[in-house]
Amino acid sequence: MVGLITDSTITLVDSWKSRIAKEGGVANIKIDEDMRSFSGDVISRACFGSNFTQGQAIFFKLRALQEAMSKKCFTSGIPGARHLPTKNNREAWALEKELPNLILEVARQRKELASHERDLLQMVLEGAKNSDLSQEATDRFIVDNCKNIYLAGYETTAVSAIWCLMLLAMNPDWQERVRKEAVEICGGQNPDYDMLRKMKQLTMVIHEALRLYPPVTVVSREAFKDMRFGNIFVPKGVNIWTLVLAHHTDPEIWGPDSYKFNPERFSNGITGACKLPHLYMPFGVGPRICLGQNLAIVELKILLALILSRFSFTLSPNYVHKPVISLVIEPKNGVDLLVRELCMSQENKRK
Ligand code: HEM
Repeated sequence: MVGLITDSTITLVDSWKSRIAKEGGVANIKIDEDMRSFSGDVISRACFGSNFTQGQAIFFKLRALQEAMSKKCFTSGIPGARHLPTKNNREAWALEKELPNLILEVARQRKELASHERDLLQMVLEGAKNSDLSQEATDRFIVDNCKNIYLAGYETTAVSAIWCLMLLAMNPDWQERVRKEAVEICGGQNPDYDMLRKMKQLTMVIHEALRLYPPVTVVSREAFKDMRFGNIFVPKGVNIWTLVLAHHTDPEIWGPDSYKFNPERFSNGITGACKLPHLYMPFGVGPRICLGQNLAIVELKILLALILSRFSFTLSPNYVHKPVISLVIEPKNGVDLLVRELCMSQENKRK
């Protein structure tokens, strides 16, 4: 998937270049929407392959549904509010009705093709075919898996990219270090998988960004039977929430600089970074650990390597630091960067 991720990144890089040219050499860019478009573009291509345009239309609607659902959450304290025909509820109901048909139509077209590609939709369809579910359950399996992949992989990757760029803008020494590494390893070319594996400094920055701003702040599990944790009794059916953010910033685990951006702590990997490495869990833990973690890391590496080797950036005076927890941790007012294009001679000097 390196090629398709690179294509999506180049689209973003080109749009930044033309904005910089239009704004006279320095552009003030609110990066949030760009990162969301990038992430949505990658996940649509990875999931729907050659049905990408239809996939993108489906994902736009899923996003609208996600937004409508998160607004619904605010009224969930009022008994019966979710059944009221408010504008927001009507919008969500219409989308919930429309989406399965759109997804199943793409699946139907795919089944008619003689040769198959290896995208995520194909894997979901094969999973459905190899089960002995009823037709109704098979359809639900296909629709739910497409929804899951999108909801799990879209916002999480986008906010991770936003926080990585914000932290690199705030820490010019690290920005320069990672840029130097990317330029040295890629030598002016687009990165391939081997080059990505060699980018150690970049990996350290991503680990540190995911430590301080883990998009998913809570990992939850339900007790299937009565259990005991030390002297705490957990009855069957109770949900246990592991507070990822608390573990990731605990000075007892990470040392006195636990709230500081210090990617150096990962220079000997995760095990070298803290006393209890299993408590570093941006992608969760155990058998239900994130299925898309490798894809997400590759996405972040390609995106950051290409941005860093083409642009330099600082935080704009418009930026106000206000992380909030909604579905994920995100900057309440977005992140504004002042972005300049690097000329090739500057990059070569760095080499
Ligand atoms: C930086 C980006 C991402 C972060 C931080 C992240 C984080 C997580 C977390 C914390 C979980 C719950 C794990 C647990 O309960 O132990 C999860 C589950 C999952 N993620 Fe991700 N994720 C990211 C990107 C992606 C991408 C790109 C995809 C797919 C293309 C994806 C697909 C999934 C799926 C399918 C699950 C459910 C796994 C299961 O229940 O068995 N994620 N993710």
